[in-house]
Amino acid sequence: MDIFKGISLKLLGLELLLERTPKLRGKVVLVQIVNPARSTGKDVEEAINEAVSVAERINIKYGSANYKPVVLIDYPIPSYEKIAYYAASDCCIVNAVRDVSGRDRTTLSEWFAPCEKLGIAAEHGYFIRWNKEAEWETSSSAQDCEWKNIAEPIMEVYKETTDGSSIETKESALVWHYQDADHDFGTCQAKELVSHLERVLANEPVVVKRGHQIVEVKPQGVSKGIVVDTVIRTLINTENAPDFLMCIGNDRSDEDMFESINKATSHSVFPTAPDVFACSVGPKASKAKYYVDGCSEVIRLLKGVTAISPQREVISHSQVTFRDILEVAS
Ligand SMILES: O=P(O)(O)OC[C@H]1O[C@H](O[C@H]2O[C@H](CO)[C@@H](O)[C@H](O)[C@H]2O)[C@H](O)[C@@H](O)[C@@H]1O
Repeated sequence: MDIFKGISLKLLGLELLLERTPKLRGKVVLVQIVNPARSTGKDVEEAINEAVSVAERINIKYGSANYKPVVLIDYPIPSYEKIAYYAASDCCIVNAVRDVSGRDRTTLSEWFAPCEKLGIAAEHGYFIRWNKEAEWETSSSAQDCEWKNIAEPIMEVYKETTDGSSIETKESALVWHYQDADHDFGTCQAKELVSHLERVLANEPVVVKRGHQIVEVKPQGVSKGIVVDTVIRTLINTENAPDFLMCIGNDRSDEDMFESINKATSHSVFPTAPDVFACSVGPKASKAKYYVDGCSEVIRLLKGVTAISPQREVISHSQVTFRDILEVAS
């Protein structure tokens, strides 16, 4: 519970809905999970009292022996129980969804063209667009691309000597891909390329990183972790602090996001501690607490959180939690 969340306003919205749409009475239920208040004081106390009294009023006005339009959960419940609520609901109120990717902005704009409200961070956050209508914003501190003249000829040599490899030129970065090369040879070449590039680029404002079958040179001060930090701080500053944070990634570069989320949580930057589901794809060493087995599980997991599901199942903790959600969705 914090005073900026507008919980009472949400309840008043439900009251208006039930007042104007009688056919929804007996059908719509708002489950409001009120996280325990992290601060105390008159304002917080008033916010709690107001929410409780509005909820009671709605339940008296529109409820019956078998129907309670508002369920206020004002005590701590475990994360898996919250996930079960999200999974079982027809609709979750989500205040921000972001795609944070290493890919270029043209590709991402095309892929996500139908998603009007989706915020996108392209090229590891070098470009950010807050929704489809907004302009792309660029980190002005990282626009020196002279280093490409040093890095590109070296990557060319590795491309020529490694069958199946290729170079991708992005606006802010250069990437050597070896997905289609012999796996073992490609991996050896990648290690060698990293140390070669690190040596020659030591004085340039860039970093050399391994990713999934790639070696990438990108500007310093640009990472998915910094983007996640920016998004979290923006949400908090605009009084939209999240109470549920889900972050999923499969690439090494996604570890920066998990690290940022872990830091933000342990440094208590949120007004109310959110539930955090950091999830890597594939069982591997990761800063994420959870994992799913593959991309198809990610899709099912997202469906489990967002889709309509009439089933209400008892969901148990740990990795099984995700499996259970996936089953609820399937
Ligand atoms: O942050 P992501 O959305 O996971 O992007 C990371 C990199 O994605 C792309 O490379 C990956 O896909 C290629 C096939 O499309 C594959 O060949 C490669 O092995 C993968 O790493 C993209 O081309 C890179 O620029 C991104 O950094």
